[in-house]
Amino acid sequence: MHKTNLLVINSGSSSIKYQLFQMPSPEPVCSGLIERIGLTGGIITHKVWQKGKETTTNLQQDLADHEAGMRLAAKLLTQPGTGILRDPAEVAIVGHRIVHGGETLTKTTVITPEVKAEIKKLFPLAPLHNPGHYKGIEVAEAVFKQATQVAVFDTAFHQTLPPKAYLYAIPDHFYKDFGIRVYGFHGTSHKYVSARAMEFLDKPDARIISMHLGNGCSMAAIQAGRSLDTSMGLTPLDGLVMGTRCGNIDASVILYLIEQQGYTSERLSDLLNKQSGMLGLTGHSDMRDIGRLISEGDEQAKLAYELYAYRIQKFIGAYSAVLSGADAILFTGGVGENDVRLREMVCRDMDWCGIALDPEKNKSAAPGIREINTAGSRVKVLIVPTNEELEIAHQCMELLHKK
Ligand SMILES: Nc1ncnc2c1ncn2[C@@H]1O[C@H](COP(=O)(O)OP(=O)(O)O)[C@@H](O)[C@H]1O
Ligand SMILES: CC(=O)OP(=O)(O)O
Ligand SMILES: [Mg+2]
Repeated sequence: MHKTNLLVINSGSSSIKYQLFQMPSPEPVCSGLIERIGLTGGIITHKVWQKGKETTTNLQQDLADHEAGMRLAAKLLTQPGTGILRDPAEVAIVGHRIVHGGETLTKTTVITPEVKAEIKKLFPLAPLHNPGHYKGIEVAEAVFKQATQVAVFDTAFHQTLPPKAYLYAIPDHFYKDFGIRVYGFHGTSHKYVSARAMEFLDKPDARIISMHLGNGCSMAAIQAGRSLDTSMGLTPLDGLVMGTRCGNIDASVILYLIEQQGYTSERLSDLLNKQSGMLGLTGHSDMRDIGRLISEGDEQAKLAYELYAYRIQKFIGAYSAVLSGADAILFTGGVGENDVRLREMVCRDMDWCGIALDPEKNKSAAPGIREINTAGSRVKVLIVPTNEELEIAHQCMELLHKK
C-alpha cells in the first residue's frame, strides 16, 4: 500500500510535540517532545521506531523560544543518527496545530500566504501560541520545501457553540464589528478524547465533561460529539487557573490596574498571560515542581493546588447544568493524565453530582484510556490520553485525500 509521510507539529505554550506518521498507519515512526520551552532545564525526548526497535534520544538543553525548539526538532528528524528521514523531501504533508483561527479560519485548510497573514493578524488573540505557530510554519516551509503545509485549528471544534454560549453581554456591534465572542480552544484535543470516550462507553449520545489540563487548561461540555460550551473565550486566557494564566477574573481588576496603578496594555498582557496562574501563586508553572513543594510541606503550594482544583469543580457544576447531568468526566493533558493528587482533589466531595473516584484506580499508571471511578459511581471518571497529533494527521488526510 502507498504510504504518505506526514509530519505533525503541535506547539503548545510551553512545549513542541511532533510525530511522523506513515499514513494510513496510526502508529508514528518517530515522535518527539520538547518541554519547558522558555524555562531553564529544557527536556527533549526523541523516539524512533524502526524494524520493530525503539531508539530514544534524551537531551537537556535550554530553549529560549519556539523557533529554537522547531529548529532542534527539524535537526533531530533529519540528521544522521537520530533522523528517520534520509531526505526532508520524503515528507509529503506537514500538519500544523494552530490555536486561533478567528472568524474566518474555521476548518482545516492548506496554508497559503493569505492563511499565514490571517494567523499573523490573530497574534494579539493568542499571544502565547500563534507567534510560535507562525515561526513553526516558516521553519517547516524552509526545511520541508516539497511538502503541503496544512493548518488544523483549536477553535474549529467549538463552532457548534450556540449563540447564548458564545456571545458576551456587551453591545451587539462589538461582535458584528470586531468578532468579539467566545471561540474556545484545545478543540482538537476535546474532539479526540470525547470520541475515544464515546467508543469506550459505547454511547454515541454521551454527555461528556472534558478537562484538558496542560500548561493551558480548558473544559468543554460535549453532547453527542458536539461542543456546547467551553471555558476559554476570545483568547486562551479565560476560565481555569493555568500554568501562567489567571483564567476567570473580574474585568474591573484590569481597569483598576490601568487607572490606579498606571499599567500599560503590554504590562497587563504580560501579567495575565505570563506571570499569573500557578506561577503567580507559587513561583512555578510546572505542576511537577509544585507537587514537589507540596511534598516538602509548602503551604502556599498547597493553597494554589486547592484554588486550581476548586475552579475545575465549579466548572463541573456549571457543565452538569449545561448537559442536564453527565455520563462521564474526562481527564486529559499533561496534568490531567499524570497528576494523581490533582485528580483526587477535583473529585473530592463531588458525590452530590454522582462522581465517586476509586483512589487505587486513580493511582494506576497503566497506559491508554482507563476508568478510575468506583463501581457505584453514577458518572464515569476516565483518563483519556490525548493525541492531538493523530487527530491532526487524520484531518490532513481527510482534507487532501477526501477519505
Ligand atoms: N508527571 C506529571 N505530574 C504532574 N504534572 C505533569 C506531569 N507531567 C507533565 N505535567 C504537567 O503537564 C504540563 C504540560 O502539559 P502539556 O499538555 O504537554 O502542555 P502544553 O500546554 O504545553 O501542551 C507541564 O507544565 C506539567 O505541569
Ligand atoms: C490553547 C492552549 O492553551 O494550548 P496549550 O495548552 O497547548 O498551551
Ligand atoms: Mg497542549
